[in-house]
This record gives sequence, structure tokens and C-alpha cells, in this order.
Amino acid sequence: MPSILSDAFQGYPVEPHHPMHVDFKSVKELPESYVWAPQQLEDNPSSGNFHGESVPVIDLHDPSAVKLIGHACKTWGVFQITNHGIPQELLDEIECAARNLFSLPSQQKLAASRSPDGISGYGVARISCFFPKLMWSEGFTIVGSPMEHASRLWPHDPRTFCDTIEEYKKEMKGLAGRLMWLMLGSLGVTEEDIIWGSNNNNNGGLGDCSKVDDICDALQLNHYPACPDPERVMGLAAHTDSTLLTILHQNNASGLQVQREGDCWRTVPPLAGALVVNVGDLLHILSNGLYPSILHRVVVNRTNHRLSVAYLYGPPSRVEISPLKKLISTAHPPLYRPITWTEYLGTKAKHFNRALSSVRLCVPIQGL
Ligand SMILES: C=C1C[C@]23C[C@@]1(O)CC[C@H]2[C@@]12CCC[C@@](C)(C(=O)O1)[C@H]2[C@@H]3C(=O)O
Ligand SMILES: O=C(O)CCC(=O)C(=O)O
Ligand SMILES: [Fe+2]
Repeated sequence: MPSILSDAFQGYPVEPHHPMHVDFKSVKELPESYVWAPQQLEDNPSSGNFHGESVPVIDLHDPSAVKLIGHACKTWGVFQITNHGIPQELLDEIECAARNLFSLPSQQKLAASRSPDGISGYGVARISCFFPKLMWSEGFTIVGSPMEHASRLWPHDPRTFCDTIEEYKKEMKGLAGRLMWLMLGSLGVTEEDIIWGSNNNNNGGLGDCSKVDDICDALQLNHYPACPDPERVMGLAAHTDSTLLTILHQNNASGLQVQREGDCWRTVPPLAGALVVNVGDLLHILSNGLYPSILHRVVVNRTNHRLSVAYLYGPPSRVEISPLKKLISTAHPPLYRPITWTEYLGTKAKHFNRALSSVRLCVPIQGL
């Protein structure tokens, strides 16, 4: 079994059913390979946010931030944060880096393609192979150093792009670590409850995550071009992230929608300077299902193109994640078996949205 993140997809190559149609700019009429059947679009993609509740916005300087975060994780699995400490200039810079990348000629982008069983590089979303039609988007994934791919994109000056990526990843790693502790704190879990050290400690949960340097992460730059027929396409199909948590910067074009169990799709409106935080599948496992991972998708529009940058935060690749001991009792038995991020990515590559149930041990008592 592969043990480092970049080997997670060995044995699960991405072979979309159609070759990538890369030159979005020249498309006047929608190619059939992008036209989704109405039932696959579930409902009108431009709907969402009819009335009622909207995704919580939490000011991290609010003295009640921990409580608000706990409530948002339990009832939504997603929230937006303000006063997060990430400088606006850095958010502008990363957006500009993404825009520069996706504006390159198709041939140049294709030179930096992700290999079918690789993790980093340019291409369609990994989940494309689960759908008969292509998504109206292009992406660039960075795990580890971006230098190799950046040198193919900008042979004369890869450094400018790499410096921005490194700086952004560094800042995001700090913020994600902070958020992780706020989320754990809201579950009543303190640093003392987690004996850092051995991989399979008796605390369930996180193993040796105290060494922040070992934390695994990935950056996903996404581009959703404006579309001549937006009602018939999907920008990014509904999925949950496999992470502990994801921090997302979106530009000023809306498109991100979330769906809680039994609810309709709701738009997460872009708020200048705010960042979106998603609960991922590994936090769902760690919290023994108390903090459910959030199903989300992206719809596109006719006039504006959309950019997003997702910082995907997970544990060190060899650490086994399992429900936290403190949350387990006779009434609340562990619902999931221990699993590493690398193994979970492989499971996701095989089972997609059934990955979480494939690692489930039993049904909750109240569900019997
Ligand atoms: C670490 C990772 C999580 C991710 C797969 C990846 O290797 C890097 C890209 C991530 C992403 C972003 C778009 C949606 C998603 C499901 C996908 O296809 O690629 C996620 C993957 C995930 O969270 O499982
Ligand atoms: O573009 C977005 O808003 C969402 C992107 C996303 O879900 C992802 O990269 O995992
Ligand atoms: Fe996502």
C-alpha cells in the first residue's frame, strides 16, 4: 500500500471518458462531451438560496469563536471566516498567480499535465472518471514543490509562481493548524487529551500530528471559465473533500454551493477577504460523525469566469486517523476504522462518494 501522499493514486489512474477540451476561450457552442443530463444536474444549478438559512460567517476575533465554530461544524460542516490574519495582498497574489496560469496557451498548460496516476499538475478534476460527461473547469494541483511543473509553464521564470505558492502554503498551514485546534476545542478536546508521539496511540484520533512540519497538504487552483450554456454544464460535481479541513479562497464570482443532508443546494456567496472552511471526511471520522463533512459543488455562469484556491489540510501521510477516544463511550461506539490519508485517498479514488461508508464499522445505536 502506498504510504506517501504523492503515491496515493497508484493503481487508480484518472482516465476521463473524453479527452480534455482545453481551449475554453474559443468555444462558441457547447460540445456534447460537456452536456450533462438534467437528472445528473439534480436541480437547476442556478437555484440555491431560496430562503432561510445561510452559511455562517464567523469573526475569529469574536470571543465566542470556539462556540460558533462548534455549532457551524455540527449543523453545517462549512462556514466563512473573517479576521483570519491572512493578508489581503497575499490573497490577491495567489489569485493573480492562478489567473496567469490559466491564461497560458493550452499547449503550455498541457506540458505541465498531471500524469494519470500522479497527484500534481494540470488537468481535469480527479473525480471526472466517475462521470460520463466532462466538467466545465480546469485545475492545477500542487503537492510538495511546484518547481517541476512551474518550469514547464514558465521555463524562463518559474520562481515568481513558486514563491507565491510557498508563501501561501506557509500562511495557510498556520491558519489551518489554528482552526484545527479551535474545532477540536469546540469538541471539548484539549492538547492534553492528545498524547502526541506514537502513531497508534490509545487516544484514537490524530497520532503524531504535533510535528507541524509533517503535516500533509495540497493546493488546488481551480478555473471555471464563463460558459455559453451554463444551465447544461457542471463546474465541479458534488463531492466531499477527503481532508481534515479545507480552506477556500474564491474570487468575486459566485458558484460554490453546499448541501446538508435533506436540505437544498445553497450558494456560499463570495465575501471580500473572507475564506470558506469545509469540514472534510477525515475530521468526520475523527469526530466520530459529530462534525459531518460537507457535500459541495460548483456551478458556472455565462458572463464571469471564476477562480478558486483550495488549501487541502490533512495529517502526516502515515498517521492513522480514527474516532477520538474522548468522544467514544458505550452509547457512542467508534463508527469508523482507523485509516491514513494516503489510504483514504486511494479509497476515495475507488469508491468516490461512498468512500466514507466503506470505512464505517457500524450504525449508530439511535439508528437501529
Ligand atoms: C490531496 C488531494 C485531495 C483531492 C485530491 C488531491 O490529491 C488533490 C486534489 C483534491 C481534489 C480537489 C477537487 C475535488 C477533489 C475530490 C478532487 O478530485 O481533487 C479533491 C480531492 C479530495 O479531497 O479527495
Ligand atoms: O471552486 C470551488 O469553490 C470549490 C473547489 C473545491 O471544492 C475543491 O477544490 O475541492
Ligand atoms: Fe472540494
